[in-house]
Amino acid sequence: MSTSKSYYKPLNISSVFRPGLFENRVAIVTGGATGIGKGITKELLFLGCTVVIASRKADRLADGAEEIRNWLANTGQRATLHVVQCNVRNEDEVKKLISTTVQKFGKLDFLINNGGGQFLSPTADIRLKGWNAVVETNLTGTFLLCREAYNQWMKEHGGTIVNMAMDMWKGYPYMGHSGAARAGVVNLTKTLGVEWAQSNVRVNAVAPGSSIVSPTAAANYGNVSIFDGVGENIPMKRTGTVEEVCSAVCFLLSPGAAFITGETIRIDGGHSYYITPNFRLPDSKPTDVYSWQSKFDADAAKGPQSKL
Ligand SMILES: CCC/C=C/C(=O)SCCNC(=O)CCNC(=O)[C@H](O)C(C)(C)COP(=O)([O-])OP(=O)([O-])OC[C@H]1O[C@@H](n2cnc3c(N)ncnc32)[C@H](O)[C@@H]1OP(=O)([O-])[O-]
Ligand SMILES: NC(=O)C1=CN([C@@H]2O[C@H](COP(=O)(O)OP(=O)(O)OC[C@H]3O[C@@H](n4cnc5c(N)ncnc54)[C@H](OP(=O)(O)O)[C@@H]3O)[C@@H](O)[C@H]2O)C=CC1
Repeated sequence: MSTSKSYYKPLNISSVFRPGLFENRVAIVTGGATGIGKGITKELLFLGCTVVIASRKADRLADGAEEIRNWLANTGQRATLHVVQCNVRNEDEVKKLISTTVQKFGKLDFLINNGGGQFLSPTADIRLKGWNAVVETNLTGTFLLCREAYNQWMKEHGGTIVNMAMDMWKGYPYMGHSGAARAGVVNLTKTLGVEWAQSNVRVNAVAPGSSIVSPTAAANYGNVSIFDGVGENIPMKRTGTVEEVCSAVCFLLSPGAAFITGETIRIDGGHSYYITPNFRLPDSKPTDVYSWQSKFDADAAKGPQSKL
């Protein structure tokens, strides 16, 4: 990995972490071809990491990989991106994802269980098949990947895992299946953090609010205006950016988080701690935004729109 001046070229990414931080590291990012996962993949590559992205749909993976490789070439960085098709609900495919990665790259340092999702529905209307699909994707898939990463590599060599939760702290109306599954992920994260500490494996999670402006997330709900007005009820008076999730993930993967395990970081502008209407905050301006397209300035705060 180069440590040349290329790091300092003007880019559409400007990680707050030091160049080369993840050189000689190998990561798996599930759902790494779209939305938040694509952002995490880009930041890891930018910091020198070898990244394997994995999800179900070959065309999505191919499109995402092409975009990421073109972007990487333009940055002047050299890092390796590899693609593996894998449904995290399929035990055999998960086993193969881990074994392929270890065989090809000789190790596995980081696992980011980002892939997941759900559909909107009143809980009373969810069919068992739909309930199982969502729980298997978000909770069982996370369990399978953690278990295989641990048993096939991390138990003997150490490693770091970051799981994906969501803003389900007060329940999750219309996403009851996913809320329950992510609450399970938070609990599993605590358990594994304790059980695997002896192997030098740290397990943490991030919990983005329902406010991270990801184009694919909006498209999934068939409504690009799904994020409209969301910022009004958030103490920081704005939605969040994909980059604000990526940097939390990179921190948890970094040596700076060496004494943190079993933890879930909320990335929600204080939303999950805000109880309305008992006490309503006075109107205020949006807070400063962190994104790769704009610096920390007031203009950016008016409309964070991730292009990731
Ligand atoms: C908004 C801000 C917050 C954002 C948060 C995010 O997470 S953003 C990230 C957002 N990104 C994502 O969410 C992406 C990932 N999400 C997905 O791929 C799907 O939502 C999945 C998790 C259900 C997996 O799907 P799959 O490929 O295994 O499944 P399948 O299609 O074969 O369905 C299986 C069963 O589920 C049921 N069912 C499914 N859809 C609906 C519905 N609309 N309505 C009702 N029910 C529905 C149905 O029972 C169906 O079987 P049936 O009865 O028809 O025979
Ligand atoms: N955006 C937001 O506001 C929030 C998002 N989240 C969570 O963050 C994560 C990323 O979301 P976001 O980037 O916004 O949305 P996306 O829809 O872009 O991301 C979902 C990703 O997960 C992959 N995926 C879904 N199911 C599976 C599966 N069974 N096996 C492997 N991969 C799978 C998809 O790829 P493919 O279709 O190819 O399988 C896709 O790349 C998700 O877990 C999401 O639920 C949590 C809170 C808020």
